[in-house]
Amino acid sequence: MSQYVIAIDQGTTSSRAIVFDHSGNIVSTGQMEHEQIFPQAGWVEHNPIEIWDNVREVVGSALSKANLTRHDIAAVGITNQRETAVVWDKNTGQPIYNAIVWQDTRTQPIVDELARDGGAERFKQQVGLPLATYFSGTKIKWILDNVEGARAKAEAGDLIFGNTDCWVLWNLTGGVDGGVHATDVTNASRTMFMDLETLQWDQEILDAFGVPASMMPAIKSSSEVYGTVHTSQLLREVPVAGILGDQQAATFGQAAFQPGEAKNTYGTGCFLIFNTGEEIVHSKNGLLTTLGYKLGDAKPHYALEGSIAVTGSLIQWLRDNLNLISSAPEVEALAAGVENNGGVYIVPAFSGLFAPYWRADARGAIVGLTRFANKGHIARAALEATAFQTREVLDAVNADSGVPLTELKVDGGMVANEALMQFQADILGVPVVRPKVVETTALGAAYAAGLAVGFWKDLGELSANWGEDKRWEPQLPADEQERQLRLWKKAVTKSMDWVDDDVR
Ligand SMILES: Nc1ncnc2c1ncn2[C@@H]1O[C@H](COP(=O)(O)OP(=O)(O)O)[C@@H](O)[C@H]1O
Ligand SMILES: O=P(O)(O)OC[C@H](O)CO
Repeated sequence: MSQYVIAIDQGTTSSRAIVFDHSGNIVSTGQMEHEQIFPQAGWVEHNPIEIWDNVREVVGSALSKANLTRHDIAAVGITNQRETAVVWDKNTGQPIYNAIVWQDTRTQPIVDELARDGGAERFKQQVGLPLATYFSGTKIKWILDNVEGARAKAEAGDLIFGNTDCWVLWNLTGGVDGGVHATDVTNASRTMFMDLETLQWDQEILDAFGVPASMMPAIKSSSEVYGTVHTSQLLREVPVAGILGDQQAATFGQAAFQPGEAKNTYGTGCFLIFNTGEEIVHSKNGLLTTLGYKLGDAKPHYALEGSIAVTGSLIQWLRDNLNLISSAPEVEALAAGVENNGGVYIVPAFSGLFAPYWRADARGAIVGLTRFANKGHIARAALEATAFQTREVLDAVNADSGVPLTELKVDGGMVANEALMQFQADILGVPVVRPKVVETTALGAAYAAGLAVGFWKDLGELSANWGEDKRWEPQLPADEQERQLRLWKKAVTKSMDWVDDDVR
């Protein structure tokens, strides 16, 4: 019997392939970054062909590093940056435009137009999301409205849409030669088009956006066999059996299966997901209602989500735009060189503010500058921004659920930063807990795929794999915590009301 499962993690900054064994341990990894394309202020694109090439490459390197062949692999799981929209011609396999990335804000005029009739919460009851540039829907509309000939081709049934899970699945299973055009409920719940109760595309909302239903993939569960890898590829005939959007995958990989459990993933952005079980909870505090997971024919699990657009990408900005550091981990030493933030606060509202504010008119602000401030203070403020934003999201989760979380499970690239984790515990006032396997995103997708083919037998087996690596206890006195939070909130007000007719 095959002893491993492979997960493909198609993320915002890189694509990874990770091979896991039955205990959920990493056996080997392949990883490649792809180009971030910024054609104009506020626009962010990826090249879908580059992404697919990289996916094939990283699968190859993960297999070869561990000396494995397809016979060793029981199933493939896919996880992905959510919302990023790819539209391609199903007859040629060619995208008609670059992928428009979740951070991209070009569709604000479309959002404003749709909100004129019913406000930003117009579709929230059905789909759990406010109208915002973040989700796939307005991006698809933008492509249809702006790429020459696109609308006619879409109406003729030649164009299809997918988030990057769907793009990878279609290509893995053969592309123009019979590729499977499907997605899972978690990805579908990020488009603006899926009804949370029926788990089907909502025709009225598709019509309001002017998106033909024929473009949309079939909506499947998160754990079932969607198809097998095409015979032309390394993993030929291996079943593709799990798909979860990356934040839901991390929640699954953290074994947060019970209602009331939560995790926070610190990557390009930060995403706190709170499992609400089989209940659809509508937030009164700026959180999204989203699908948590659905295993085969079982009932779906729902979740509340606090999405923060900019956390790790602020560290990349210090590296790439300000040249303050030459690699992300260097931010730790720079920040450790000063005693505190020196009164400096950075509100990284590069794409407006997401949860819990949802303010498209906000833009990044550095406040509290004096002649005293130096680059160490900027580095410190950049890290602290992640912790403050997370605190505001956790407050919203606590307010919605009525039962305060007593600890926070964390994962993602930034949790390597121990000083940040301590500050996070200080600002939250609850312990922060890091698991032994921090690649929970890929692990969650592997779990979903492995469950579908019987590699793992049930959720209990997965929970038993979870192990604690490190825990940070809060140490900051309550009055100091509150003072800092007040200052942060004051800084947030300074970032708002910036975008107007002069700034677009
Ligand atoms: N030691 C560190 N301190 C702070 N941020 C870090 C550190 N190491 C990596 N990062 C940030 O973490 C992010 C990468 O995390 P990862 O989980 O791989 O992201 P994603 O899945 O979104 O591509 C980058 O944005 C990087 O700036
Ligand atoms: O690729 P990541 O880890 O930055 O995650 C992106 C999110 O899915 C966006 O909603």
